Amino acid sequence: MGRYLKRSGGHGMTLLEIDSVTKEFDGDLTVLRDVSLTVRPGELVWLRGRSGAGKTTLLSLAGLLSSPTHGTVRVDGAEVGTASRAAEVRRSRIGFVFQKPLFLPALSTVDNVMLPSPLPHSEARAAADQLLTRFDVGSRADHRPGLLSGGEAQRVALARALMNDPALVLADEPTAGLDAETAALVRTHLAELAHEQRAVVVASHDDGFADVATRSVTLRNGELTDA
Ligand SMILES: Nc1ncnc2c1ncn2[C@@H]1O[C@H](COP(=O)(O)OP(=O)(O)OP(=O)(O)O)[C@@H](O)[C@H]1O
Repeated sequence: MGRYLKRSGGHGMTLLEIDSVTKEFDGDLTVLRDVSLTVRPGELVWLRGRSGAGKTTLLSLAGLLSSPTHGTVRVDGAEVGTASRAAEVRRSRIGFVFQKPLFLPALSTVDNVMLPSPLPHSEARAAADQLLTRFDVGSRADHRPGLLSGGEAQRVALARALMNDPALVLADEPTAGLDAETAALVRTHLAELAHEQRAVVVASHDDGFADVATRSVTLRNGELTDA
């Protein structure tokens, strides 16, 4: 786990800065209205809101997967102007965890985890094995991902999200569909990532995040409010 605990704090630094963002679809559907959110290293922000409130839309803006109609999004202080710069920031600074992790079925589990790494093969393999062990799925490294249970798949997804040692981790419903015990484990793992001075944003209907989040925000009618 060593190298993942060495991240220096950068206290007070803003890792994610969403500033007065509006997101419209098709010119008429306004999903987000003048939304601002600042997340610092060490924070786990729990993003709440009813189905269709715009949580996934906000995460995709934070993850530089889409652009705001108005307003700005900065990750790690970087102004993300061009698509290629966004891709570079996404690859090097952001880890994603989704509700249903997608893996390449023809590759082994560990090869899926290594896929995003720019490291030489042997180093990437060592880092991937270390991460799989950290999340207690080391014994699944050489299995096909199609054979993983839901809880194992989500823990492999956590390993993959950490492969490039991201400063920002974005998770969309990471505990949905998991049994209570596995869901609690995933919440604990996400809290650890914040303790390592990463910035973590989790969109979830899971009230268990009340115990691990450093704060919560709620999307309602396109607007973001505290708690
Ligand atoms: N690409 C798109 N084009 C048009 N409308 C979209 C698009 N993406 C999302 N929407 C709409 O934006 C609204 C917010 O969707 P979003 O998926 O962000 O909600 P959510 O809060 O994540 O919901 P859930 O909790 O059900 O996952 C919905 O009304 C959805 O239909």
